[in-house]
Amino acid sequence: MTVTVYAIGGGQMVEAILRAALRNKIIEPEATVVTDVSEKRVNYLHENYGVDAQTTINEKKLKSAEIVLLGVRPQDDWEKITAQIGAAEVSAQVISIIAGVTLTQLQTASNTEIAFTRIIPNTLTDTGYGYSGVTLGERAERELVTPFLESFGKVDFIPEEQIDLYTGYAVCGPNYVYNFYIALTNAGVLSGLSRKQANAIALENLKGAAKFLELTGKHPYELLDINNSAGGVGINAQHEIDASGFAAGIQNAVLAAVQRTTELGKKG
Ligand SMILES: NC(=O)C1=CN([C@@H]2O[C@H](COP(=O)(O)OP(=O)(O)OC[C@H]3O[C@@H](n4cnc5c(N)ncnc54)[C@H](O)[C@@H]3O)[C@@H](O)[C@H]2O)C=CC1
Ligand SMILES: O=C(O)[C@@H]1CCC=N1
Repeated sequence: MTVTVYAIGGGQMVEAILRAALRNKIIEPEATVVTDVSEKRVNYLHENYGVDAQTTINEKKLKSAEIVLLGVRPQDDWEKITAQIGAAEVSAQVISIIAGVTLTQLQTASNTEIAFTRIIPNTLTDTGYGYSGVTLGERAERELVTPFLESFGKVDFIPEEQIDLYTGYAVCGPNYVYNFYIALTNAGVLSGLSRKQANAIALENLKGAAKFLELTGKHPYELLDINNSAGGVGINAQHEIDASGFAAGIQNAVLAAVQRTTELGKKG
């Protein structure tokens, strides 16, 4: 089964979603339309994915789409676009990926009764990993949106009050891991390994440690116990980690991301 999609805003996140949905054959290039104000972006999307891409909204195609994907930023004119979708009286399921902007804000801007779903998607769409947080609006139809949502990641249906937390913690999640990877690989180079060795070892340990947590279901404190012999090497490293701002740094970063999500929504 495939669905027809009309995306408005064809930036990084929409591209990652469409790429995965195309690969998983939930959408077809000839039945997918993207409107973006940037001509460069429109040409890029058409040339790379074969989708119908244009700089202005085609109302006829918008009306016939089964899913409308609202993919601009909270800082862009999403209110005007939502009003246009409302005026076109679309019967589609409208899925917004705009961080911070609530279902009530969308409904108000549309000035009509639309089946909105609010999601916060993960950028790991090419990997099969990563949760999208999803809140269905009052008129949204779960069975119509789910196959599309599942084509670009795992789906977690959550209450709307959790979406900003999900944005700062789950969706920004890969950022924290990339930062840890950078810190770790630099430590390897600092201690004398080549960059190539340091990168390969860190990636292997990241994947292996994640797999071990999953396989054992144990709390990481138990796994640390296995890796730290009495008076040995690991516990000396642990002492330095405990004495640093490592944990608070990560926690503050997540709280700042959550706070910024809420701020961006309020700006609308
Ligand atoms: N990048 C990410 O990791 C994630 C992004 N999001 C959300 O996705 C949305 C897009 O983010 P990105 O793709 O990173 O931004 P981006 O800046 O790459 O994409 C936004 C696109 O919208 C276009 N645009 C701006 N105004 C427009 C208008 N009036 N009509 C049509 N197109 C217009 C821009 O030209 C640009 O290509 C944001 O709301 C963000 O909160 C959500 C989850 C993760
Ligand atoms: O940085 C951003 O604004 C987007 C939203 C969540 C993750 N990336």
